Amino acid sequence: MINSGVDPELLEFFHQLKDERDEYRILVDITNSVLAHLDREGLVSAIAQDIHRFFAIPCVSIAFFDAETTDALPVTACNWQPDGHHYCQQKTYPIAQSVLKNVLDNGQPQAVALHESLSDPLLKDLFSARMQAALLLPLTFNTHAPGIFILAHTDASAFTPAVCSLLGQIASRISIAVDNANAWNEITRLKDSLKQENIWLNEQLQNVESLNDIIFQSVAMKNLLRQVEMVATSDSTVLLLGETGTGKELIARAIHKLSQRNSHKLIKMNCAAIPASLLESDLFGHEKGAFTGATSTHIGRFEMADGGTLFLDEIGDMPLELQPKLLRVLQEREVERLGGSKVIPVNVRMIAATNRDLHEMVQERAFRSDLFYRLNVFPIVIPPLRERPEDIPLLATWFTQKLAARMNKNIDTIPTASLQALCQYPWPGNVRELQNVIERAVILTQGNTLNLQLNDLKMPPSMAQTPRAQAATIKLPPMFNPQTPETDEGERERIIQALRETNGIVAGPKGAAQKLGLKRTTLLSRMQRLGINTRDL
Ligand SMILES: Nc1ncnc2c1ncn2[C@@H]1O[C@H](COP(=O)(O)OP(=O)(O)OP(=O)(O)O)[C@@H](O)[C@H]1O
Repeated sequence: MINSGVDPELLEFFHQLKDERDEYRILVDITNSVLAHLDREGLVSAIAQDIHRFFAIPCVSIAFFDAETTDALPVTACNWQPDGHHYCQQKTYPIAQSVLKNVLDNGQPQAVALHESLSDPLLKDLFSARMQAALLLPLTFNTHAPGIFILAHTDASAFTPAVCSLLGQIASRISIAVDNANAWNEITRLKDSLKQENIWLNEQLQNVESLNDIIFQSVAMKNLLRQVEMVATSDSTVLLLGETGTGKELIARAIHKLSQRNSHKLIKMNCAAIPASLLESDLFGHEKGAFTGATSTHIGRFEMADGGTLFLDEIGDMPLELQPKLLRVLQEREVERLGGSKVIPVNVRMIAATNRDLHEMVQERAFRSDLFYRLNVFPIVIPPLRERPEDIPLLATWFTQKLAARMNKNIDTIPTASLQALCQYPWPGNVRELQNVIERAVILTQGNTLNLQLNDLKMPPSMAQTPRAQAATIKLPPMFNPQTPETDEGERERIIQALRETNGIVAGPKGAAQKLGLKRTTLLSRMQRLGINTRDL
């Protein structure tokens, strides 16, 4: 008789083999998918997708340990929604007396039945997300614990011994990836703090260079520097007003150097150079996880300037929606980082500067009046160069000597005709433009007489009046005044012309900004305001 039945032992053996093959496949799949991810959110998302696929577990989180871990742990959680999508979020949980601490101390897995009366913040959150059971698995790599793997299910009986055993094996596979993600996070944090340190060092360097470099002989500048000396020793807010390139930043640095805060930092922030979306976190800082991409805590410039001076350049470009927050910090003298709940006291002296007409902006509701009055405690108006032509020969001589020395040239003469031309030119870009013109001349000089190209000093169409005729006003020249369509046109033409001559290059020694005597950021914001783009070239 032929026996048609299969040997039950053999069948059992086949089932066992199949189970082992399936488990092996799960482990290989998960190991492969974690390899590609260094960032925490990407890593948890990849693991959560596999865990959901193989076990239908809807909530997967990892608590990460790193150098910053002291009294709280960042937990990245991915949750599945009934519509089949999943979303990830990061939250920080206190360690003291928590289930996380238990797992950490015991180094053993812990299964928890979730219910309403639990007080642990993490378990409470899982219960609020309708989870019934949680499993916490310690992760270990070499001799340390890079984190805790946390799984939660809506079905209280989901974590069977077989599932727990397989999840345990998965935990040991992902430990190395979690350790790598911690290292990556630390590198990113150090890179950020080095960047901040670099900003400060650069600013200190410029500070040392420029303190004794304020060159003047006009009565207007003498009076102005007397005011600077007087206000420097107080702690009052100073508002520096003047056209672009008149030396507002130079004066801000002098105020800081002459103040009692000079052993602390002067931190500068150009409100026009940073996109509005980044300005808030740059100024006030943010906590880790405050928004997507906030991989580490970021100290804002207010905190960096603590004990010293904060110089807000181009304050007229501060977005309206940020102005109330700035006002609050100036009034309360404390900041709250984005995504943080702690109030941090800051002791900062404020200097703000702008080349825009803040009065007019207040009337047009483009600048808040309460902030304006807060800043306008001690306004200092720096006259444009055309209103103090007696400074021009001295400045020209100073820049010639300085730049010639830097280029290893020996230039000891400036032709009288050149000096006269310099004194007659209206200098819309003020001292910066003069400096650039001299730099070009020094480069072109071969002997010891400055070779100034008088063609460089073309009268801009919007500057057809004599310098003296404009000397009575401290307002921006008409070409920079957005209220005057005719002169806007002049400014537009001049910028387009410069861009054409530089083949559209804005920055650098051959760029249009240098040619026009403007900062790169100032030129870019002017181009934006005047609607200039590559089609116009
Ligand atoms: N009186 C001065 N003596 C020597 N150098 C000066 C003087 N005034 C300005 N400069 C130089 O001119 C350049 C422009 O000055 P600064 O950046 O301070 O102008 P600004 O008014 O802040 O310009 P912006 O409004 O475009 O920010 C700098 O290189 C500065 O060192």
